[in-house]
Amino acid sequence: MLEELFKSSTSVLLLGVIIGLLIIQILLSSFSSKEMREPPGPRPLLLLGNLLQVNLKRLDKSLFDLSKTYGPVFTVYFGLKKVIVIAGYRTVKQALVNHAEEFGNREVTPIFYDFTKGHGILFSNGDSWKEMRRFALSTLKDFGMGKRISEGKIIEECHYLIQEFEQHQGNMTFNNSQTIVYAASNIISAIMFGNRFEYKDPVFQAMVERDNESIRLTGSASLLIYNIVPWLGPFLKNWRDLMKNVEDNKAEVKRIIGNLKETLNPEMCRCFVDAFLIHRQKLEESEIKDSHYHDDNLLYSVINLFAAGTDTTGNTLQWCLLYMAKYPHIQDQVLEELNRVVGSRQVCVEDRKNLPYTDAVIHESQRLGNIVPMAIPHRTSRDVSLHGYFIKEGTTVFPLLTSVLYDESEWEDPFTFNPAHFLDQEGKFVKRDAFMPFSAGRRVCPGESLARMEIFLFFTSLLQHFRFTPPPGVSEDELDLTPVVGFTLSPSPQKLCAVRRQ
Ligand code: HEM
Repeated sequence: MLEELFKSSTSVLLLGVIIGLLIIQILLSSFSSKEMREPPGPRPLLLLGNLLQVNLKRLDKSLFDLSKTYGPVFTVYFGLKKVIVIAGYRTVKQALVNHAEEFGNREVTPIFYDFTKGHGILFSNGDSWKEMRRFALSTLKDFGMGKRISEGKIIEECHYLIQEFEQHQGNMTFNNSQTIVYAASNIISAIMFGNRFEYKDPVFQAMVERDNESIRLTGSASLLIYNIVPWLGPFLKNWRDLMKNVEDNKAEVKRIIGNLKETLNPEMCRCFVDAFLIHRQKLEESEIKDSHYHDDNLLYSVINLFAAGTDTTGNTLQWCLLYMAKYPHIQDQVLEELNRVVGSRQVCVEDRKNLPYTDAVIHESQRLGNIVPMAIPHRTSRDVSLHGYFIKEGTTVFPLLTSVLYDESEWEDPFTFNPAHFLDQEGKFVKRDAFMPFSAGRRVCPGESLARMEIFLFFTSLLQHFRFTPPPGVSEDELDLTPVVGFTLSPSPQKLCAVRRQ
């Protein structure tokens, strides 16, 4: 009897253990299958992937729309190329900041490789990237990024810009976009090469124009196709034009670097190029031979910083002025604040904290202008799980900045120009976490503080002198906010009036 009872209780126990183990296994397997789930996405077609479901002419918008169906982490196939799109402020931040290492590599697409052959800062990875980025950040700091030296240079450039605008007084209306880009370019030129250029200098104009065109071409549909089918390159006119631009700019920058090398004096460091060469000399003196400080890294870092520092800042300023002409009541409030706080003296960086409305207008212009809509493609450096989805090492990732800057759960009025996004009830400036035009994490823009200083000083100095309006016969409503789509989004070319203020 006892034996029977023992036997039956043992079998119950055994059964219990088996059921328990089974439950644990089911739980574990369901957990791990959840962990290992691939991000969802629209069903791809054979060979084409999802190419027919996205609008290559406005890819960021198309992907933003898809995120509403597939959620914040989803898969899109460009042909056979798999890309994971990350959308919405919270998820983008979680990926780029909380998983900074895993999401911190750059995807060097065929076109990016054509640009800089894996050297420089923008389109490189590994130790070389780390060293070049660190060197660029510290040299930009030495040359006054966020400090008075840059402030002085920018203020000097503001005077040239204002003079240039004044020359158009008789004419009143002009397409001011190029002049603004030249002014922005002169700041990074001064840091890179130790001097500014005359706006009329044809060599300078050609360099800026080539960069500008290259950025537009890089975002064109045919070059997106080139990235999927690289052997098509020589058959595509856009690719051939782009390669010509790249080669011409390389030759020009090599020439400038050559001149600086000839006149190098280690006792007097004039610019970024000097700092690089002097650093290399020191390494060579200490018998360190195979460092990352070789000619290719010098050439391509300079090309990267020049291009990244020219178009972006100039572009943002163009958006700021276009919004002012479009929304005159907002411009009036900026002018009133500037008059009240600064009057007619030269504005300086210190004034920013006393100009909350102006600061909010600049931030709102950057938010709505959204000039780098998909950041620059990233690549995972190891396997990672995000939102319960598995993403394999080496996967291309698009951090969709459009979906951050227009995130409906972060912004009260995401698609409207509304400076109140950055103001509290009392009109004080408020920082917003979802303001991420410079991206975030390991690849965050290293030029952010320089760009912010430039935009603030150029914008306020221009508004101290001019009121911006549509040209005669054009209403504010008719000013076109549709962007020209390239790798960045810039305002459509159109005329504005810069009317001298009394
Ligand atoms: C309004 C102006 C600017 C905006 C909105 C902007 C935005 C960005 C964005 C979104 C990225 C990509 C980050 C990522 O991959 O996640 C980036 C990268 C970069 N930016 Fe800027 N940028 C601006 C101005 C500048 C300036 C003035 C410089 C030069 C001093 C600069 C130099 C760079 C470089 C070198 C990178 C590549 C960083 C890396 O790959 O490690 N940018 N920028």
